[in-house]
Amino acid sequence: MPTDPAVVVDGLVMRYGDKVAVDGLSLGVEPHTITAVLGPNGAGKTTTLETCEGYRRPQQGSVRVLGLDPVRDRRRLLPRIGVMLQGGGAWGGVRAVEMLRHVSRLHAHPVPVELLVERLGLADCGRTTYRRLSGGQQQRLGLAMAIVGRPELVFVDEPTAGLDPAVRRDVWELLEELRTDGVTVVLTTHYMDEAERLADRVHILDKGTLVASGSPLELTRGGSVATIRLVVTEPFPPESPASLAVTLGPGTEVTQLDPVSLLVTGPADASTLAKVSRWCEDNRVLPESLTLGQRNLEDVFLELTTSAAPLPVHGATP
Ligand SMILES: Nc1ncnc2c1ncn2[C@@H]1O[C@H](COP(=O)(O)OP(=O)(O)OP(=O)(O)O)[C@@H](O)[C@H]1O
Repeated sequence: MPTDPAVVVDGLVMRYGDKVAVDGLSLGVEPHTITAVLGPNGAGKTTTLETCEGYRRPQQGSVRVLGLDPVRDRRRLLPRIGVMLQGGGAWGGVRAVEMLRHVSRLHAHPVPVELLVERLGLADCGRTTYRRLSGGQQQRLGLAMAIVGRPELVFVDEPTAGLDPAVRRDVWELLEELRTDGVTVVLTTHYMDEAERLADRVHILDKGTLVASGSPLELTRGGSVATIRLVVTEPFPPESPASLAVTLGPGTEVTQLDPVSLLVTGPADASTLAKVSRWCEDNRVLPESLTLGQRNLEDVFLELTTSAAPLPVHGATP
């Protein structure tokens, strides 16, 4: 039997003055999954999440969360969702564990505070006031506050920003456990490895619109697309992608990922590798690395979005 989506965003438009932050966005989130909302800075991720959380009213279009209107049905929705805001959401002068205890008392069946403190490595800083916690500790406390009430759905905005690699992995495991327990997780992240590892489904936003949706495997075509990645020491001249594409001939596509990186998709074999190397020599370009690999989520993201305008530039041959 088909289940109702946990979140439905339909034709959402959000503006700040003249600035259109979300531009007719429609997307869905399946229950009991981890969904990652990706996009470059300013793509509209936080605005969309804040609208789903009921902090902003849709200016056009609609949003439903667990079948409810996040603004009109706020009282019914709040006990069922958890929210981890970018930038904490705790009072500066309150001690970490006190803050968590306070939030836990707002819920009928909270997770024991000691368990979360232990699990998120907050024991050492439990008596420290929020404003004196390190950025990583504030992040972890924010996550603890979001999940202490055993929500059905949790929104987490950049949950591992600024965390060290070991704590990042702990947070990943925790989010995976939440999914195993049937919780729906919606997260934003700038880390493509995080999305690739955690997400069942990825929505990529750019300039307030949806540019791609799918599982990481679907978006990368199962890693079956061979690539050659050329990284150079000095930024490429603007004509480089087109020039390299002409050199490589039909069947290859050249995409500029950032000022010093080009991605070649197509037949990634010894002959193509030799041609790329010769092109570098002919164009007096010094490679820092030239590697064969598979197209990953970061490649797809950089191809589809405009984070470092005017990139990406495509130089495709017919
Ligand atoms: N309170 C605000 N007032 C005016 N403009 C805003 C406000 N909040 C966001 N914006 C603008 O709206 C656009 C979308 O911002 P938003 O924070 O939703 O993007 P984002 O994808 O979450 O970005 P980031 O990855 O940097 O957090 C940006 O251009 C931003 O400058």
